[in-house]
Amino acid sequence: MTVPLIQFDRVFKSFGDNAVLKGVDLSIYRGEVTAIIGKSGIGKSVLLKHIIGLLEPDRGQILFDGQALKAMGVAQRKAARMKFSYMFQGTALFDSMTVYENVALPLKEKGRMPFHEITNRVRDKLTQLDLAGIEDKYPSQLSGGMKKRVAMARALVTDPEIVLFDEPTTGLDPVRKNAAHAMISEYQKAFGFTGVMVSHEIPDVFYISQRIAMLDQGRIVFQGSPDAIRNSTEPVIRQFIRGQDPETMTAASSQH
Ligand SMILES: Nc1ncnc2c1ncn2[C@@H]1O[C@H](COP(=O)(O)OP(=O)(O)OP(=O)(O)O)[C@@H](O)[C@H]1O
Repeated sequence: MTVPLIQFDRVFKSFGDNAVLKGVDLSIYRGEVTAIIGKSGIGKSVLLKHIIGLLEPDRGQILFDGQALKAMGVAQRKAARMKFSYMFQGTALFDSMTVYENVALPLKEKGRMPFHEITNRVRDKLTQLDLAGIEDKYPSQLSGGMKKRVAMARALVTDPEIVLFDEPTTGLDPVRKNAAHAMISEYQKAFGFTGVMVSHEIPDVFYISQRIAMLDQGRIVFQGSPDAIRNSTEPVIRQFIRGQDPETMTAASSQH
């Protein structure tokens, strides 16, 4: 059986008396895009932050390639983290840096890349994201949607193995939202990266994900393919993805 690249093994996390994760079991496989869906405030960002170690579980563990993150030595953890890139809510661009400098930063941090290659890579990413010509602007001069796309360019500029996206398309207009989804999809085909994406874009996200995981009441209540979730008969899932009241649906179907 394939070992998941990232695995949550009965993970619990509370903040004071707010129990957010209550035994999360989740498997994320190499080369797939996994979409994490669920109601607002249910704990999707909290789950994502556990993957990169911004939060630690109270109980349970997270395995990376079959090995517990907390059992790894400092160097091994660092090597594992080097494979990650992430794009979180609130784009976290550096206001004192230009767009070019923001996007180039991860390449400079990696070290030993010739100047002209950095320039080419940054230009390529900005062009792909419809941002050519704004290299010298500062984040404060950009619209919210533009900032989001700059953040995406920065997350992808190193061609990372694993990318975590927290609502990458929220606030984008429909055309740019589709473009951002298409780009994630094209990247996956080109580089086979592993993506974990928190998203409210249902059903759009089903078209670019191989696996969907739904978080509800502190647990993963569904994990499987987009087709499987579309065909699920579980009322809580149907209600969420179709926005329909299961009682109304049952009443309607019994009339036929
Ligand atoms: N660092 C923290 N300290 C205290 N509480 C926190 C912290 N981070 C998250 N929470 C709480 O955890 C819960 C889940 O928050 P989270 O941001 O993960 O939800 P979400 O599902 O991503 O929501 P949304 O879809 O609206 O972005 C909320 O009640 C939030 O207040």
